[in-house]
Amino acid sequence: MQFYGAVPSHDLTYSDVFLVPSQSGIRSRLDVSLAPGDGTGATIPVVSANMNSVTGPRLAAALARRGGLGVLPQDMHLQELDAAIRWVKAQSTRFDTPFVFGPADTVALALRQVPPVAGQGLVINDEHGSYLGCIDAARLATALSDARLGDLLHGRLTSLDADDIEGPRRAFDLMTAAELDFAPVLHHGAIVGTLSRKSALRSTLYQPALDAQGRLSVAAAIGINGDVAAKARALASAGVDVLVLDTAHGHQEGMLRALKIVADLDLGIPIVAGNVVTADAVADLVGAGATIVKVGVGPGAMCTTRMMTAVGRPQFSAVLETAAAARELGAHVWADGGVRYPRDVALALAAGAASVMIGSWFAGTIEAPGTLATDAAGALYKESWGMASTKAVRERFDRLDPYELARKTLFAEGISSSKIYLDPLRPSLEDLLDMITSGVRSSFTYAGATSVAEFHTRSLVGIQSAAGYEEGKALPVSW
Ligand SMILES: NC(=O)C1=CN([C@@H]2O[C@H](COP(=O)(O)OP(=O)(O)OC[C@H]3O[C@@H](n4cnc5c(N)ncnc54)[C@H](OP(=O)(O)O)[C@@H]3O)[C@@H](O)[C@H]2O)C=CC1
Ligand SMILES: Nc1nc2c(ncn2[C@@H]2O[C@H](COP(=O)(O)O)[C@@H](O)[C@H]2O)c(=O)[nH]1
Ligand SMILES: [K+]
Repeated sequence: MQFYGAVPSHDLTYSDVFLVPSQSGIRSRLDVSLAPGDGTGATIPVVSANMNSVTGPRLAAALARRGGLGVLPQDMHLQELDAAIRWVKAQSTRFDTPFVFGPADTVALALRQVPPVAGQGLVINDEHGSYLGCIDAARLATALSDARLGDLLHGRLTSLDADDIEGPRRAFDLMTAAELDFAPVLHHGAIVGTLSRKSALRSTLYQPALDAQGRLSVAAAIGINGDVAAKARALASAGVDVLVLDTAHGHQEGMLRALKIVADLDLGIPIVAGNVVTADAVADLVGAGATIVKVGVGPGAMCTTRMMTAVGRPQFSAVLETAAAARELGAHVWADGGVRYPRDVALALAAGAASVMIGSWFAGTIEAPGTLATDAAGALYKESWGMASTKAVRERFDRLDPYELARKTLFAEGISSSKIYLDPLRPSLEDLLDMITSGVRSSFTYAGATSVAEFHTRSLVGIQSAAGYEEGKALPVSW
């Protein structure tokens, strides 16, 4: 990456900078590879944050199916993590994971999971797990909230037979011919997944992130305290593909100790450690065994660290410096936090990140762990909170005695409650991935780059005023 004009003497964040187009020989945005090349097997440079409100098994599976990587949070109990990893591994790599309900469940219950939008639907199984039928989610909009789902099953929705679908293009064509937005996929009468026309289309554009056995990939985080070796071994035996060691201040001896212990286990999987913002920290973490360094102190949407402590660093400069240091050492950087638009992902990659970690933005999606709520104006949202918030600290340390717990909660560095609204046009994670990857593919072609590595070297970055940033926004209402 090069600066367009003078190299700045102060630190910058994403809004401070822009990408300058340069001469390009690339004929199509589809001629671009977004694979991060960081040893994780991901095919798009998107990682979901290890936050309780962001990454659960469903979001991790949906993200891996499109080539990204979900990081399950360290606050899940080990048994729960084990079950979540195995669940992700059991999901289809070709078809969407169904939302399954029983015939006695009500419409109100279903609407807490699935909004009444095109392309979504419910699978109804009996108490033995046998398939009874399917309901297009749009149907929920006009049904009474106390109606039983079983009573909405008359007139079975057309299903697809897995044997008839030799490829995603075929699935798309079959659904278009049958005028279906959503369909269950059956194999010998058993449900193996669902498809929307959009998801069939996506399968022609994305490549899933897979492990050596062809199953969806998934990452998990652990903290730096307790028996880190036992936790790391347990996650590896459950099949985790990437291990993340995560603490607020990643450049501390406790982290280096924990990292060495995990690296010495030789688990044969990439080890990510963070969070840090300097080249010195990268050298120490890579020296202790990290192959990927997680970068970002204070940019997160739920994060109050900068206001509480003044500590952190504007994220674009933090990524630029640490990615250069990591590259020298044969390691990689994930840019973690502060991403609100596809442009931020493009800028993090331009600064040298292999992948970009997104939290709060993904908390407002159908696949995120929380239940859907509706505000007074009828807009759908999910709750989110910081992992260092009073709420998270209370839940994390719920087994401590009240005195110790009270001491811990004094040091909160995150907000405990926020509403993250679902984008009515993009309510699912996959809709956001479409938006991010199409934006970033286009960024690559403006820079004349066909790969993440080429984008690192070819990007030309300018510095803009607040007015320059404002000018870039669209104007939905006249001025
Ligand atoms: N990226 C960011 O800007 C930040 C992210 N977070 C996220 O919040 C979550 C919780 O993090 P964390 O607070 O580390 O988890 P914990 O509360 O589990 O703390 C882990 C350990 O680190 C110690 N610790 C915490 N902060 C510091 C510090 N500034 N200097 C030295 N030691 C420290 C704690 O000790 P003690 O409590 O006794 O001090 C504890 O022993 C993580 O997911 C983390 O990534 C949190 C803050 C900033
Ligand atoms: N200082 C804090 N940082 C937090 C907290 N919870 C999460 N995080 C960090 O934010 C990113 C995600 O950023 P986002 O802008 O995409 O939401 C996450 O990966 C953590 O590094 C917190 O309570 N305090
Ligand atoms: K912040």
